[in-house]
This record gives sequence, structure tokens and C-alpha cells, in this order.
Amino acid sequence: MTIINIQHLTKDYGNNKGIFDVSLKIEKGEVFGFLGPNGAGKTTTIRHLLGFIKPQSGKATILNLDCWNQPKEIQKHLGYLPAEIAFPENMTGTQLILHAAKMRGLGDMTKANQLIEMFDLDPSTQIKRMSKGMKQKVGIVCAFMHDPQILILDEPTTGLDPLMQSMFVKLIHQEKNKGKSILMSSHLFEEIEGTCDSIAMIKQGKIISVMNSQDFKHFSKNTFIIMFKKRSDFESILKENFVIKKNDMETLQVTVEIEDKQINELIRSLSKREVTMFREMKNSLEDHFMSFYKGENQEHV
Ligand SMILES: Nc1ncnc2c1ncn2[C@@H]1O[C@H](COP(=O)(O)OP(=O)(O)OP(=O)(O)O)[C@@H](O)[C@H]1O
Repeated sequence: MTIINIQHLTKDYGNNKGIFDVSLKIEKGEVFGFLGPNGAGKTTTIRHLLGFIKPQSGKATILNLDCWNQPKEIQKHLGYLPAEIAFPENMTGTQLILHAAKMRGLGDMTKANQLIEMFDLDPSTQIKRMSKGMKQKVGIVCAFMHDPQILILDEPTTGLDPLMQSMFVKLIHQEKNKGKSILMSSHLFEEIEGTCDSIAMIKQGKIISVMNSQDFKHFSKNTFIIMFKKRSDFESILKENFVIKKNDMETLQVTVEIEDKQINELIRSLSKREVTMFREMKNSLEDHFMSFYKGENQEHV
């Protein structure tokens, strides 16, 4: 069941700024990572989903409700964490959380209290005295406390220290296990790799790559180039239980793809042979990420 549906969404701010023909679908129970360099169009896309921006063309719907025309109905099912949180400075965290709960008609603060404990937040502090990370924690409490079916999180771990970032990853897993649908923008590779079922990459306002968990698996394979001294060793390795991606009789080189659990098997097998070169081929998801940020990957979808 599609929960968030963005179809051909365009907002042209001029000078090639904005978003252009963006289409994405997020299914029930899916954690969807939205990645892109600074100024790529992540927040602009997300603000359309919140009904803050009217599409120039195209459409965004959540639960089949139109994001521009029916934002109030959508709000009931949604938790939103903005990239830049503008809180009223003169309140304490507790006052703000209670105010946000009242606006939603939320009486049960059990989940809010669980989140406060989980993120080790002292909400009694005045917001103007809070660090960036503390404010972010207040934002997380407000986004999750009403147990919404859908979560839209714009760079959710900004300002959080590594311990709190890992706590956040834990929270995402808990929510996913409850069948929540989550759209999350991020720059952090570990956060995305550890949580997301699918990833879309946006650059200069256009979606340039969409990957699902099957594609991630491809990236998690280990690929090695191995060169042998003797032809007999080269020939015999081809008969073993490894996936041989390439072999070259002239140079006596093989390219082997293995799962993590086969590493010992490969080492044992190679120790019986004379190896003249052993090199890992970089094809990890992180490498793919970095090449995308540097502009080396431009596979259009
Ligand atoms: N109201 C506006 N008027 C003109 N240009 C805008 C407006 N809002 C955003 N932009 C431009 O549109 C582009 C996309 O901005 P957006 O905030 O969506 O990027 P982002 O991917 O969220 O970036 P970051 O990772 O830096 O938060 C940027 O070039 C930005 O300057």
C-alpha cells in the first residue's frame, strides 16, 4: 500500500534552483532515505509534503490525500521533524512539549516520557539555554510522541552526538517494526545504511538514483581480484565454490565475489596456492555514496 506518493513534482525557483519532475513512492512499513548534497532539493520536496509549498506542477499525496489541499487531515497521521527548528525561546522544553501535545489533542504522555528518557533529555531547561542537540531531542519528542503512522524527518540527527545518533537508529528500528512509514533525509551514510529499505538520491533538484534493499545487497558483497603464479592454481580455483565474476587466462587473474561468511574459506583456499596479487575491489555502498556526492555517478532513473 502506497503511503506517500510524489508524482512529477516541480518547483522552479529560477537559475536551475528548486526541484524538477521529482517522483517517489513510499510504501507502508518502508523506511525511505532521501539523500543529496547541500541545496539539492530535499527540504523543498519535504515542504511540499507538509503542504507548505504549492506545487508548480505535479502532485504530492499522503494516504491518498492531497498535500496542498488537505494538509489538516494529513497532519493527524503525521509526525514531522523540520531541518531547522524554530522554537519559541521563552518556554521550557516541558512547556513546549505539553503545548504541542495539547494542539494535537494528545492526553497520554507515556510515549513522550519514554522518548525523554531514551534520549536522556532534561526538558525543564529553557529553550534559549538549550544546546543544538537538546533542541533536536525536543523536536524528536514532538515528532514521535503521538505515535503517528507516518514520519517525515528532515536531517533528524543534526546536532546529536554519536551515542544519541545510535539511539535514534534504534528508535527508527522500533517504529519500523510497528509498520510505520518513514521518510528521512540525511547526509550520514551509517544512519541511512543502518535503517533504510530504499534510498533516493537527489542532485540539482532531480532524482538521479533510486535503490532498494536488493541493490544494497549487491553493494555489501566483497569482491577481490586475485592473480596466481601458476596456471594450475588459476585453473583449480575456478572449480571451487566461489562466484567468479571474471577470469583471464593470459594474466592468470580472477575476480571473485564472496559473502562475508566465505572469507575464511577463501583465505584457506588461497593459502594452498601461490598468489602474486590480492586486491579488494571497492564497490561498497559508502563508495557509491561518495562518488555520488563527488559527481561521478549520474545514473538517471
Ligand atoms: N523560497 C526559495 N526561493 C528561492 N530559492 C529557494 C527557495 N527555497 C529553496 N531555494 C533553493 O532551492 C534549492 C534547494 O534547496 P533545499 O533547501 O530544498 O535543499 P536541501 O537539499 O534541503 O539542502 P541542505 O542539505 O543544504 O539542507 C537551493 O538552491 C535553495 O537555495
